[in-house]
Amino acid sequence: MQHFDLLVIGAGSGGVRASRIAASLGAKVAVAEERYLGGTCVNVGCVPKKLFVYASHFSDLFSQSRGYGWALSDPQLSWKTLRENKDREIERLNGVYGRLLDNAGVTLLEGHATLLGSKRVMVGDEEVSAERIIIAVGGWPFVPEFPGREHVIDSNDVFYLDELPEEIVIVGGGYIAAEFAGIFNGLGVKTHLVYRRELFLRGFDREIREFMVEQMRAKGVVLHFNADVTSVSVDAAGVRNVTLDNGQQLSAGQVMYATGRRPLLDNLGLESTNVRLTDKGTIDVDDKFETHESGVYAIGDVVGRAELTPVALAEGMALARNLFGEVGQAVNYDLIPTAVFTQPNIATVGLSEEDARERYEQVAVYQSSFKPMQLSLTDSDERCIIKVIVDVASDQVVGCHMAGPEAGEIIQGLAVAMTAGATKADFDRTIGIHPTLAEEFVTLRQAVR
Ligand SMILES: Cc1cc2nc3c(=O)[nH]c(=O)nc-3n(C[C@H](O)[C@H](O)[C@H](O)COP(=O)(O)OP(=O)(O)OC[C@H]3O[C@@H](n4cnc5c(N)ncnc54)[C@H](O)[C@@H]3O)c2cc1C
Ligand SMILES: NC(=O)c1ccc[n+]([C@@H]2O[C@H](COP(=O)([O-])OP(=O)(O)OC[C@H]3O[C@@H](n4cnc5c(N)ncnc54)[C@H](O)[C@@H]3O)[C@@H](O)[C@H]2O)c1
Repeated sequence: MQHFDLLVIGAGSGGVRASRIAASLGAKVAVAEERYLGGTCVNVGCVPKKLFVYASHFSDLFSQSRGYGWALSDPQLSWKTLRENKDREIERLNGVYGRLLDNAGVTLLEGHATLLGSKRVMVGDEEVSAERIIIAVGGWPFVPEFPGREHVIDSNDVFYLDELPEEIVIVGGGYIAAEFAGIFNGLGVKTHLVYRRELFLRGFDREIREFMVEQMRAKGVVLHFNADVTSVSVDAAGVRNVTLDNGQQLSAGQVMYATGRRPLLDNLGLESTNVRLTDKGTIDVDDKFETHESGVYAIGDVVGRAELTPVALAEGMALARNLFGEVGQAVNYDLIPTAVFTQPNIATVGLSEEDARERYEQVAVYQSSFKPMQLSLTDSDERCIIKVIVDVASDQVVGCHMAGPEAGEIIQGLAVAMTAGATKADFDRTIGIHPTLAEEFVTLRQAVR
């Protein structure tokens, strides 16, 4: 039986990072993977999603280019070309991940891993043992039960559609629903987004969420809030008929559910260990990522502290270093920047205005909304909004929010400043880069409230 210092289950964002770091620190490491190298992010998440976002943005660029003097005759999308090129890029990345593991000296065990106890694991039909085990199995799309559930697709399926539908209904109000509403709309698909509550993107700054309602509606996305699906049926022509609980009927070529993800624990053998789950169904770990079973750890989406690739990477790195290098490594969950790749993009770091008002006695809000310069020669009505939230007592910047072009690229730098403890006075004495949208963050002089 092969024996390892460390066996990692899952070669996704967290698992690959943990195994490479552990191997670089001298450990004998294996990683078990049953599906695809690179996990969700590379195969059915961040990467193909962002490629689709780029593709969908061209429709705006084509129409905006006219104001700058370009004349284009009726650009057409080939979904087949986009899909095939995307597939080829993902295959390339799968190869890159394979080589990264190989070069680091990590043994790849292909197959489904099932724990047989705290130190033994069945991978496919091979039993292996390890001193320590990291569970990095990620999650899987969750679709609630309702009549006609079998007629809908989820975020795994959406990347492999044979054809682009003419009309789509997307259900959910989180990252994936909002991003795919922008993607399909930009690709020319008539797009409906159905969300059960009054306003989507819960957790983000309310003003940014309301701003996005206007922007998405202006781009043609039909938003149905306070509505949920009661049933979906399909007719002989393959058309999905969707009934909403407000009595409305929609019909579309596809219905996509983006109603969250659940930890992927099927046949993982947790019952052979003392690993325990939280109320949310995620694996319960302590601040060193150790489960209730000594020597068995968990990181990434399966722990669910923040379901983002950079968080899984940071957890994998901290854990591997703690186990095989210098102890005392911790992940900073305080200021996790994040972007939603809608059109326009949303990006944020720190507290929303609502949360800041709950936490601090006096809060100052600096903000600006304007038409981005790149749209000035176009007939686009698209605007952007930026917001800086300050704790008045300390002058500390406690939140930066933006919806506008390249928001993620801009907020990343501000996240560094905030992690370093920047005050509003630090923002004010920073020289801008002109003419950019980002410079607005350092030229906001008057608090609006
Ligand atoms: C549509 C979509 C878009 C996203 N976009 C972004 C984004 O833009 N930015 C961002 O930061 N995050 C994004 N995310 C989230 C991001 O993909 C996840 O947070 C990240 O992939 C989590 O990494 P992980 O290592 O925990 O798990 P995963 O990447 O899911 O990896 C888990 C791996 O374990 C394997 N596995 C599972 N069970 C077993 C088993 N028993 N045996 C062997 N192998 C097993 C799986 O096949 C998989 O490869 C997106 C997610 C989705 C679904
Ligand atoms: N840009 C990014 O960084 C990015 C992009 C995509 C996904 N992600 C990560 O992946 C995670 C999963 O994405 P997601 O959009 O599926 O989840 P989410 O948790 O962001 O949103 C789920 C949505 O579904 C709704 N919902 C849940 N159960 C429902 C039900 N039974 N009926 C109707 N609606 C229901 C929720 O109210 C919520 O609006 C995200 O939380 C995020 O951490 C990140």
